[in-house]
Formats: sequence, structure tokens, C-alpha cells
Amino acid sequence: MSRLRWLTAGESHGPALVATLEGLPAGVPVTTELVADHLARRRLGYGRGARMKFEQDEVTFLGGVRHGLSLGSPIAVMVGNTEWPKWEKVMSADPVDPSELKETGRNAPLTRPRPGHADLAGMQKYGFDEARPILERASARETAARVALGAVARSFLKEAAGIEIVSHVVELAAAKAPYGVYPTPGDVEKLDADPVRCLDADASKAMVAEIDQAHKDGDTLGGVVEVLAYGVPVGLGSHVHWDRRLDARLAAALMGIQAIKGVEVGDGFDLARVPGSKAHDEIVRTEDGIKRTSGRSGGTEGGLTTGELLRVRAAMKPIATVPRALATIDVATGEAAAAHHQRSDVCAVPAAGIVAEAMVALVLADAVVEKFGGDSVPETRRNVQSYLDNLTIR
Ligand SMILES: Cc1cc2nc3c(=O)[nH]c(=O)nc-3n(C[C@H](O)[C@H](O)[C@H](O)COP(=O)(O)O)c2cc1C
Ligand SMILES: C=C(O[C@@H]1CC(C(=O)O)=C[C@@H](OP(=O)(O)O)[C@H]1O)C(=O)O
Repeated sequence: MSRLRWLTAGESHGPALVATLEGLPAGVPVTTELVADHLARRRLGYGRGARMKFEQDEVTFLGGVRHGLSLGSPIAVMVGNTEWPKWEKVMSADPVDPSELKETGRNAPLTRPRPGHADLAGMQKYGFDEARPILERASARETAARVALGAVARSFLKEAAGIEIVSHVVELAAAKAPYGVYPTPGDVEKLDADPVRCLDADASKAMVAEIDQAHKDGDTLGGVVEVLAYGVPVGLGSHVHWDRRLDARLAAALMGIQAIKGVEVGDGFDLARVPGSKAHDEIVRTEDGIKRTSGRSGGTEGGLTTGELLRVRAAMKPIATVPRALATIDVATGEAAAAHHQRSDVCAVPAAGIVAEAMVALVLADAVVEKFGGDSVPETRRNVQSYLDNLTIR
């Protein structure tokens, strides 16, 4: 069961996001620069809104890391919102004089909830008469904190087990990348340089065109990202209980990303449409040991990793803040109204891919710590190696 524990806190326009990670061995290479680099990758992507251009992510480690290595103690990292001075009054933790709030020009009550966001159900559940107290935490700004922790988790995975994670955009609205072409860790630089993080140049152009059209139409888009993990050993997760199944843990982690509405492991839904003879990965002996002739399962069977390429997909719904505002009601008057819209992303699928990488990294890091233990990276590494060396069937 879970050995790594992690939490995030912070509002979209608050002073900062904070994240903690407990249970990571000592000796994981971690620097401010490493985390900042992954946060910068999350900000990329054609179709993101104005905020991504003017806001910076300010990374500060508050605990758990010394001289570039994890200490084995809880890691705490803070991602500062550089826009905070503009929101200091509106998001102040302490009471603020109403006249001071008025001066900010940012205090108009958000009483026209957006369909597709947490606004309405959140106001109803928590008893607020406007959406600000809900949208501040529902916002995907919070994913910056997850990506910060994901950067730490992936450094551990690489050092302790040689696992590397890559993601790419495979669908954006109607534009699709050719099926079955998988980027490797060597493709990350090329992917990050592509406006939509798509490996195929023609598909990338079609995706950019989709975003341009949606922008003109005052509309928003979603899409599908795929995450691949290379070097995953056989036997992470377990078949013995539902909450130990690695596929279930990956699905929950990916579904927990804002706006993700579907997850597939391997060929996922397509497997339901073909007979068994075309759905499974046949087992063969090769010079390199036991292998599979295909990768349809996505590298898990029975909730355990098979040692083959791990492959999961996540489908993102279109951005909820549609510029051509959707119909809603004004909760202050009960009258029909247009949903509130100030600014928003047209499409954030490329960024969602980076968040999905982080979630996969955290789930795999948890599964590695659970299976192999170790209080330091060398100890975990020795345990991984010994397990692999002693597999009786290989
Ligand atoms: C990286 C990223 C950026 C997003 N940017 C926006 C945005 O600018 N505007 C918006 O309305 N929703 C945005 N969303 C989506 C909302 O956060 C999401 O629709 C909302 O949390 C409700 O989704 P849910 O129903 O899946 O919880 C973004 C999501 C992600 C993952
Ligand atoms: C700030 C980020 O994403 C935000 C996610 C988001 C939402 O509703 O989810 C709405 C937008 O924020 P705002 O309403 O302030 O323009 C995005 O910019 C980020 O990813 O760092």
C-alpha cells in the first residue's frame, strides 16, 4: 500500500502553492533548477491564456533537501505566484476593509457560474453566494504544485530504478497523431519545442489550426495525452486487492487532474471492440529473455506491471471558461445570464500532458518505494537489482 504521502495547498491567486512529499529515500538529486525546468515545461503550449505569459513560478524548497540531495525527511516546496501583489487584498487571509477591496477593482462577486467548472456545485455545497472561494482552489493553477513534486519523484525513479517518463499529445479536438508511434526519452527536447507537444509534424500543424479556429470562434478545446514510462520493472502493484492494482492507481491519479474525463491503459476502450486473439500481447522467448509481441495491455496485467513499456492515456474536456459565454443563471437574481468570463486558456492539453507525467511519476515512485523499500537511493537501487537478478522466470 501507499508509502509515499503527498499533499498540496494554495489558491490560484494566493501568495503561493505549497506541496509536501513524505516517504522519499535520502540521496535523490533535487535542485531548485530541476523543479523550475519542469514548471517551465508546464507553462508551454500553444493556446494557453495571457496569465502564462506574465506570471512566473518562483520555486523555494522549505525542507527535505540539502546541497542538491533529498534528506529522507519530508520535502516541502513552495511555488510563489508572482501575480500576488495584484491579489493581496482580494485573497488576503486576514479580514480586509470593504473600501480597500473596492479599490482593487477585482472584487465584483462572481455570481454567474460557469458550466463545466466547479463554480455552481461548489457554491451550493460550501454555502458561498459567489464563485471566487470555489474557483480559487478548483483552478488548475494547483497543478504547478503537483508538477513540482513530480519532478522530485521522477528524479528518484531514474536514480533508483532507471525509469524514465515521456508524454505527448495524441489528439487535440479532431486532429490526431498517427496511432502507435511512441516517443522515447530522447525525443523530449523535440516534443517540448513543438507548439502542441506532438511528435508528428503534420498532426502538430493540424492541432495548431484547430486552436486558431477555436480562438476565432470564441471557443475552447480538449484532447488526449499519452504518457509512457520506460524501464519499469515487472511486478509493481499487485493482483491481490483492488486498491493495490497499479492500473487502478494510475487511473485515479490521472482522473484527479482538473478536466480529465477519461483514462485508458494501453489500448483501453479499443480492446473492447476486438476479439481476444487481437487484444492480448503474446509471450515469446527472445535472446533478451521473455518478451511480448505487442504492447496492447499498456504494460500492466492483473494490476501488476509486466516489465514492458507502460502506456496510459488521459482525455481532457475543453476548457470550461468559454469566451462565447455559455448559458447559466445569475445566483444573485435567479435570472438567466451568460457565464462569467474574464480570460482563460483556449486549450491546455499540452500542459495537461506535463501534469499527467507528474502524476504517473508519483504513482510509480510510490509503487517502487512500496516494493523495494530503502532509506537511501543506493539501498533502493540494490534492492531493485537484487530482485531482477533473482527472478526465477525470465
Ligand atoms: C493545465 C490546465 C489548465 C487549465 N486552464 C483552464 C482555464 O484557463 N480556464 C478554465 O476554465 N479551465 C481551465 N482548466 C480546466 C479547469 O480547471 C477544469 O475544467 C475544472 O477544474 C473542472 O474540471 P473537472 O470537472 O474535471 O473537475 C485547465 C485545466 C488544466 C489541467
Ligand atoms: C494559472 C494557471 O492556470 C489557470 C487555470 C485556470 C482554471 O480555471 O483551471 C484558469 C486560468 O487562470 P485565470 O483564471 O487566473 O486566468 C489559468 O491561467 C496555471 O496553470 O498556472
